[in-house]
Amino acid sequence: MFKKNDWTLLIEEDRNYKIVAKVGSGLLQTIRGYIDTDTLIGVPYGTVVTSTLGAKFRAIPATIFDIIEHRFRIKAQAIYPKDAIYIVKATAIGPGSRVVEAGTGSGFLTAVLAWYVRPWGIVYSFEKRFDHIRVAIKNIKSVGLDLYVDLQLRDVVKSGFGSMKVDAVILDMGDPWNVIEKAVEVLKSGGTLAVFSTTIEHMSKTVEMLKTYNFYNISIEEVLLRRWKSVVGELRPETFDVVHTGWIITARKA
Ligand SMILES: C[S@@+](CC[C@H](N)C(=O)[O-])C[C@H]1O[C@@H](n2cnc3c(N)ncnc32)[C@H](O)[C@@H]1O
Repeated sequence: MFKKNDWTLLIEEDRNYKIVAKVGSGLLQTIRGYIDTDTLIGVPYGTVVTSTLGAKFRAIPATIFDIIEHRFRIKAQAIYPKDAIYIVKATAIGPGSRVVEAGTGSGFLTAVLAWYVRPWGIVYSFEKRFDHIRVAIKNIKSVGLDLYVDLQLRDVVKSGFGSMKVDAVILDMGDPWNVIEKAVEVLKSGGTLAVFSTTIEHMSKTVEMLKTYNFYNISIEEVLLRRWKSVVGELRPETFDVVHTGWIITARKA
């Protein structure tokens, strides 16, 4: 049953048109007319609501990825959901985890991490570009995850991360090998460092540096996702898809 302030994904099945809304936030404008989100308070998941133009939308609870994909403005290249969720798995992030992340970009990965560290954890996220962090702050706030995120404008290669101790450090930035030494300072012993690498050269420099700083259990993984058409009579892979994103390197601090 929906409560006020829950996030809902509204799906117009005939057209595969989807929109994310906050339950109880009044009238929502869509390209298919207005939907009164107040009527969703107290109704079961899967209820069908009708817009002012007569379009029928099924309301289901939104996932964190639905929320981000529909509500965020993306400025820097954002991580893909398949990689973001694998990083959560590989770093064993959960409620109460303390995490350092660089760079923030538009905050896509930040929001996913924040979602999973709730309600007691924290994500310290660092970004060197003002135009990027400005977008990230707005994005994170717009979905109500700012309580779990400490966003800081800082070049971590020059200034490091600070003096906190964290369970995991996650790097999605141009030259992560230049901050491995600084990551060692904030990571707890046995904690996990995860680096998202998009090229082989990038990966090679990172692994070399991890070995220099005695990280162990180094692993390199690539998440391959193949989308299929879900149309009866046409069940086959999609013709076009994303063929490369990057590798996820993980290692434990000695
Ligand atoms: C690929 S984007 C990160 C995207 C982000 N993970 C997301 O999912 O939205 C890389 C970001 O790292 C930032 N960056 C690069 N070098 C940095 C540094 N030395 N310190 C802080 N941020 C840095 C860039 O400005 C850029 O915004």
